[in-house]
Amino acid sequence: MSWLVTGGAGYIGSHVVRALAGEGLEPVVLDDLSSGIASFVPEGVPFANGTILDGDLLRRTIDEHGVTGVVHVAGFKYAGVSVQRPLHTYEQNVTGTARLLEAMADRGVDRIVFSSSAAVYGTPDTDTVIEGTPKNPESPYGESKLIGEWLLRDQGRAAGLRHTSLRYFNVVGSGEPDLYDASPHNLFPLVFQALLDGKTPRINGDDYDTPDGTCVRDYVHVADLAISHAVAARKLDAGETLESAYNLGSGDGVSVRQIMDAMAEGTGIAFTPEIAPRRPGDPDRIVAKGELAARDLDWEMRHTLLEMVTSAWEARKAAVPA
Ligand SMILES: O=c1ccn([C@@H]2O[C@H](COP(=O)(O)OP(=O)(O)O[C@H]3O[C@H](CO)[C@@H](O)[C@H](O)[C@H]3O)[C@@H](O)[C@H]2O)c(=O)[nH]1
Repeated sequence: MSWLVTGGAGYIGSHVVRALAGEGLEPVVLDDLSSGIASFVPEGVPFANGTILDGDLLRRTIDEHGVTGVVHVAGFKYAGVSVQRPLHTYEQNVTGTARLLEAMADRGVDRIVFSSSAAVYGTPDTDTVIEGTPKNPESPYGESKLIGEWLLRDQGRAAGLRHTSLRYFNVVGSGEPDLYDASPHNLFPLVFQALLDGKTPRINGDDYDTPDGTCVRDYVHVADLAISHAVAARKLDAGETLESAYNLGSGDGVSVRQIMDAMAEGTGIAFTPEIAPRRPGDPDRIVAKGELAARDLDWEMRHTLLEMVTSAWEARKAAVPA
C-alpha cells in the first residue's frame, strides 16, 4: 500500500512526500524533472523519472509499487506564463490529469488528492472566498485547475473515484533547509534571485484596486500545507468522505508591497522595489479562510509571515551561494 506523489520532486511535492512519510504512509515519486529537482526526493523513496502524460509509465509505477492512492501535484503552475502558453498549460494540467485518472481506473486505484488553486476563483466579488464562491478563473492556469477538479468529480460519478481537491493559496517558505522554490516566475524566488544578484526586486503594478495599489494574496507555509495532504490521504484510506474541495488559505490578505517589507526585514537587505507593469492574468485580491480545511484536515497556520520569508531565504541562499 503506497501513495504516488506526481510532481514529488518539486517544491510543494517534496514537502508532501515528507509529510506522507511522517504520517506513516509510503510515498512513491513520479516526476519528469521539468521543474523538479532529483535531490529533493528523499533517499529510500522510489522515484520514477517521467511524465504523467506517459500512461504506460503510470501503469508500471502503480503496479511495481502497489500504489493505492495518488496525491496529484504535477502540473504547470505559472499563472502569468499560462496566458502566453495556454495549449501547453492545458496539455500538462488537463490531458495529464486525464491520463493519470485513466491509469488509476485501469489499475483500480480509487483515491486521489488533487493540487488545485486559488486561481479557480479569478477575482472574487467577496473579500474572503469560501469553497462555494463562483469560479471565474482569469488565466488558462486557473481554468486548467478547475477542469482538473471537474475531471475528478466526473470520474467519481462514473467510476466511484474518491477524491478531494485542495485549493492552494500562495505557497511559500521552506520546511527543510534543503528544499526551496526554484520557480523562475513566482514572487518569493524572484525577489530572492534579484537580491542575490544585487538587483532591485520589482512590483508588477501598483494601480490595482487594493489599499496600497499592489496585489493582495494569502500566503501559506508549504510545510503546513503538506500536512493537510497527508491527513486527507489518511482519511481517504480510512474510508472517510471528504469535501470535494478545500481552500488552504489563512484568511490574511498581504500585499506585494507588504511582502517586500517582510523580505527586507527577513533578509536584512534594505531595498526600494521598482514598479514594473502589471502581469497579465493577475487578480487584485484573493484571500480565503480555510475553515473547512481546519475542521477536516488539521489545517492550521503554524508559521508567521516572517518565518515564511526567513525559512525560504535560508534555503535559497544555501542552494545558490551568493
Ligand atoms: O517579481 C515579482 C513576481 C510576482 N509579483 C506579484 O506577486 C504576486 C504573487 O505572484 P506569484 O508569486 O507569481 O503568485 P500567483 O500568481 O498569485 O500564483 C501563485 O499562487 C496561486 C494561488 O493563488 C497558485 O495557484 C499558483 O500556482 C502560484 O503561482 C502577483 O501579484 C505578482 O504579479 C511581483 O510583483 N513581482
